Amino acid sequence: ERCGSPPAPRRPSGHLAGFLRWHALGGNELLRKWTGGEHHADSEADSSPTRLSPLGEGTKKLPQAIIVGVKKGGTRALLEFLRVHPDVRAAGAEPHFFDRDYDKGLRWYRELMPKTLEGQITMEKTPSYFVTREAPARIYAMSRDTKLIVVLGRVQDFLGLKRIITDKHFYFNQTKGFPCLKKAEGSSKPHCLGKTKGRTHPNIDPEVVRRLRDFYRPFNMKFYQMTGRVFGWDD
Ligand SMILES: Nc1ncnc2c1ncn2[C@@H]1O[C@H](COP(=O)(O)OS(=O)(=O)O)[C@@H](OP(=O)(O)O)[C@H]1O
Repeated sequence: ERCGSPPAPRRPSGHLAGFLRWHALGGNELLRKWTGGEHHADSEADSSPTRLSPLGEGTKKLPQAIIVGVKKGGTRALLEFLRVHPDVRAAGAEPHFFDRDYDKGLRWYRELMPKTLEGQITMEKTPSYFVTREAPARIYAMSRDTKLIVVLGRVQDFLGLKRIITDKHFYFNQTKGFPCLKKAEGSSKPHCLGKTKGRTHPNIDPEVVRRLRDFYRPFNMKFYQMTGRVFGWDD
């Protein structure tokens, strides 16, 4: 959770949420690159309590959409900001089902989900799924319709949600150095992500930055080709 790998050059401003629909057993090259990886202890839960539907009504369902990565890509920010939407309900902590606790079974996994009413989307985020070789096939075995999200661009359309969450929901918090919510879900108070998010970073030797950019350039180019979009990560 805390040590995303490998280190990638950072974008200077806040990450926007985005998506890719991954066909778990299809030919998607990214999926084939998922490598093995163990993961322990999700300690983000303090900043993201599990929230229930109003009056605790509804039923627990397996997620229809999962944020699978990437680590340190702003996955927590995406989930916290997305759950402001009345049609989105999300597990608070990272379930780590498809990488760590798969043996516990789908019933166990479903219990971790919040209750939802008809029409609401159940979501979770566990970015280590992206680096877990078995995760794509396991998710596919649960449901071939699960939407898989990687933080990149816009996400509300992908999930079939009305575009309700806009910049009006946010303010820029100078101390934090990031956008924060004016009101968290089910609360009237402003909400920034916890201390483990938006940390200050050391200055990196320009030579190291250059080498990292050189290393990632061919992968970025391939990715731009795949998605038909230029993300400008090479500047
Ligand atoms: N609005 C907002 N507030 C706080 N932090 C934000 C925000 N948007 C993006 N980020 C960036 O998210 C980085 C953490 O990403 P993840 O949540 O995916 O991390 S993790 O892999 O689950 O540990 C985190 O990285 P660090 O700065 O290294 O902590 C932030 O740069």
